[in-house]
Amino acid sequence: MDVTLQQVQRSVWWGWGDPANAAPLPVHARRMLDERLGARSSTTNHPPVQLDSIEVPESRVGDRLRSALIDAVGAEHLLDSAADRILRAGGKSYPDLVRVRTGHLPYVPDAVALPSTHREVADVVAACVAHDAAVVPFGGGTSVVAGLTATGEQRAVVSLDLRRLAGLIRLDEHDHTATFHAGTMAIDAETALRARGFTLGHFPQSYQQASLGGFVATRSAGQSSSGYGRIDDMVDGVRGVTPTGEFEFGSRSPASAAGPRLLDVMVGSEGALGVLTEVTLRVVEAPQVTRHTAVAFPDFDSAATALRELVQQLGHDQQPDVTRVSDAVETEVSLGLAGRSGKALQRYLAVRGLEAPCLTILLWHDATDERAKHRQRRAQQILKRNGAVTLPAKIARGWEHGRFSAPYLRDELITRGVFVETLETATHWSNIAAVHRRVGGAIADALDAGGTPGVVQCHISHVYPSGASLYFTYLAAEADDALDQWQTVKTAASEAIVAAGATITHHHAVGRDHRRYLADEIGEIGVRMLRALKNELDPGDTMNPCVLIPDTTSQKVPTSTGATTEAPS
Ligand SMILES: Cc1cc2nc3c(=O)[nH]c(=O)nc-3n(C[C@H](O)[C@H](O)[C@H](O)COP(=O)(O)OP(=O)(O)OC[C@H]3O[C@@H](n4cnc5c(N)ncnc54)[C@H](O)[C@@H]3O)c2cc1C
Repeated sequence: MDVTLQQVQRSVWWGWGDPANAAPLPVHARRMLDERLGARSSTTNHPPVQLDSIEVPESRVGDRLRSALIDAVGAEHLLDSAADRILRAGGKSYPDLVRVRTGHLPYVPDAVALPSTHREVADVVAACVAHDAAVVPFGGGTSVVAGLTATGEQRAVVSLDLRRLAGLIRLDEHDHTATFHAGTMAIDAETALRARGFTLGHFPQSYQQASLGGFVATRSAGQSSSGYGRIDDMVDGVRGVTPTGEFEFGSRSPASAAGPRLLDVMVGSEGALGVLTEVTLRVVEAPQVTRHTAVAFPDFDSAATALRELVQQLGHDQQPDVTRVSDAVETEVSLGLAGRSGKALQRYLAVRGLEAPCLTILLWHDATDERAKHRQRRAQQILKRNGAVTLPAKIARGWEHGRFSAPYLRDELITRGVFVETLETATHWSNIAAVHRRVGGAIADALDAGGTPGVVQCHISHVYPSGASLYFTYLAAEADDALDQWQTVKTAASEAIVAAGATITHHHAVGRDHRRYLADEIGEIGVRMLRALKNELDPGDTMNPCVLIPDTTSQKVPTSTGATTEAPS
């Protein structure tokens, strides 16, 4: 079964998707974690608390706001039960999950509005402006940067859940564009497109739970970004609502010189400037075949060189559509988790002289097998030149089949008392090795200093002619104060990213967690430009008030843990 078309129910309140889909962690994997982390994953058990035991504050929605919201969406689509509010109290980052699983929620929205049309969205926003409430747009709810929390707000906060604003509006098979309501879940969009022979080609790991509006609002990047581009490359137009007016940008022509591209202002705006209600995306004909390559490189540097040469020498239409290189630690952990077959592979690679191999997965999608094979052969020369050892293609097929299952594993690890988190950045090729070393080192040092030495692994999965992203995953035994442990490591890693001259986020967005580092990246004038946009479009600070834009008034920025820290001036 093609996993990109496999329907999955919306996430359980304490974790990911449908827990029935989770495969239990094998005993050998638990043993490995205990040995490597000093965790006690076989005995420690941290199940989520009971949903009805979580206390939520009384809703601050007053009678007048309530009646205006009911006018906007209808009484049956205005929810305020504790369960409905808890479900929208955050995204799916590690701290979000720790908080909800322990029942300690510093933020829950006061009500949930479920509009089904552009007009209803406009009416909800207008009601919140009129009655001084904040609005947090909620797509799939998979944010990992605290993009869905409005901690510290003194006003009522309305979660604007866009799940009813869903569906394909039109597919233009001639122009290869598709317009969707922004709340459409990615998997539903892909299913509708495939039925007509098209694909979006956008498959982030969160694909089974995320929405198209969320992708555009956060500038996401999918696993096939090498071939299809990131969501920014796919957006052709957006329609939406701000507190001071409605907008429609793009869609008129494939390109334009009519001033700055205002469409881009809304792409990555994270709900802080307005709500996207429709998105028009470029689509392509769905591929008929996929060819798979798995190789191992002797070290991360040769793997990175090979990727650079693939993208620079083969060009956009010839390079692989999926490109993924694990560093030596990630490879070792993956092979360890695979059990006997992983060990056998390790032995084989050692015989071939690869003591610390870097596993690499490449996928080619194409209209015919002949074309895909031709591209694959051209790449082989570059891979070989950089010392790649060819592995069975079934390893790449296995990765493809399990590509959306890691979030289930995360849930199980958390239940077993393991601290597991990811973060990402990007930089130019000339800086890749240094950022890999410095950021990985900062994470490892912070874990060591906290008395919970861990495993820090990394992969490259998005490549460009001038550079690539680096995606770190780290695991350790959970400390007594899990949120403090998370914050310490996150701060160390973020500071290392800034010091190394890389971007604070390649695809997870700014949210709350990264906004105090944004000024380092865009400068004081960049912050002023963002704030001017905010003041113009949302003078009452109604829209998602705690994300994206550094708080220049107080210099205090709350973080994911709910703590308040000094922002850089
Ligand atoms: C396990 C896991 C794996 C992930 N893998 C990837 C990955 O591979 N690549 C990647 O790029 N990201 C990844 N993410 C991050 C996340 O899935 C993306 O940021 C995604 O784009 C969010 O989409 P969503 O619909 O869930 O948005 P939400 O989480 O609901 O919202 C995200 C932000 O966008 C705003 N927003 C949502 N919809 C709208 C709208 N219609 N109008 C205005 N603002 C809106 C929200 O207010 C919020 O600020 C991952 C997350 C998890 C938990």
